[in-house]
Amino acid sequence: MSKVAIITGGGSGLGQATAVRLAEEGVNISVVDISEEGGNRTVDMVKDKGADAIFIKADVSKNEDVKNYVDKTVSHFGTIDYFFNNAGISGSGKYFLDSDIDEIEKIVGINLLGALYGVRHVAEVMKKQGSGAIVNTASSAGVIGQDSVVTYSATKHGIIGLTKSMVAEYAKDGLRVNAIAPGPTETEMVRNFYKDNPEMKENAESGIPQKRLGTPEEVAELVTFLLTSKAEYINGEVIRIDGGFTNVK
Ligand SMILES: NC(=O)C1=CN([C@@H]2O[C@H](COP(=O)(O)OP(=O)(O)OC[C@H]3O[C@@H](n4cnc5c(N)ncnc54)[C@H](O)[C@@H]3O)[C@@H](O)[C@H]2O)C=CC1
Ligand SMILES: CC(=O)C(C)=O
Repeated sequence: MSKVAIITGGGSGLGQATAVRLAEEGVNISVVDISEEGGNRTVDMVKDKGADAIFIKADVSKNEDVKNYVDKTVSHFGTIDYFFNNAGISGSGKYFLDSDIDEIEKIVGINLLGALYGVRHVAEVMKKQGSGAIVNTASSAGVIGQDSVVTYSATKHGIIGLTKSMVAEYAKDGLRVNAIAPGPTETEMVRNFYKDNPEMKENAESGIPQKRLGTPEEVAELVTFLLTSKAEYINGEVIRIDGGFTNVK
């Protein structure tokens, strides 16, 4: 029987590339995104690979939207085997003392509360099933401190706490929960961020030992490995995928 995955932020970047990669493995996908255009595009890409997909519109910072995407996935596909808990935003790149409270609340609401709500509802289904794998998207900014992204970095450090502590509570129930920590990767989010902060692009590229940004396809390969049974004994890990960036900081 085909496996079923929920992917948040599935309409673009890392989420979209992972949807396509999982579809190549025959996995059916609930594509969750706030953007209908992006989400529907991903559904078409998954179907082109021969797997089934539905789009569910949601703002992950709203608990009722999160509960809805979980309920709709279960009623449509019957199960949730994999969860790529990935939707997120970067913020403006301002220094912390120049950030306004609305921006702080927005980043925390989407990146951290959205991820917590997702795990809260998905893990309930997985615990009842006695199995399930979750990958949470952290960031290199979740394992080291970086200027211009203080709130973002705080949310990504929080994602790592969520990951490890879920394992402490639910590994015995058949759940695996891991996190990825990508460095700067070629997606819309990063293109927009560097357009507004061009000096940060040069700093990032020169600071990466491999001297290039990552690609969404490289990240999708890692997520696919972590979600599937090939990674059966990997639990509570934070896997960095950053061209060596955080190893030489
Ligand atoms: N691109 C990069 O360099 C890195 C990205 N990340 C993380 O990867 C994740 C995915 O980012 P990318 O693919 O790069 O960005 P992206 O901007 O290409 O994709 C993010 C997707 O999330 C959706 N989204 C935004 N707010 C949402 C909300 N409230 N509810 C539902 N969906 C929402 C967007 O519509 C978009 O489709 C984020 O959590 C980001 O923080 C982590 C490290 C590096
Ligand atoms: C956007 C982001 O997380 C990085 C590491 O650039």
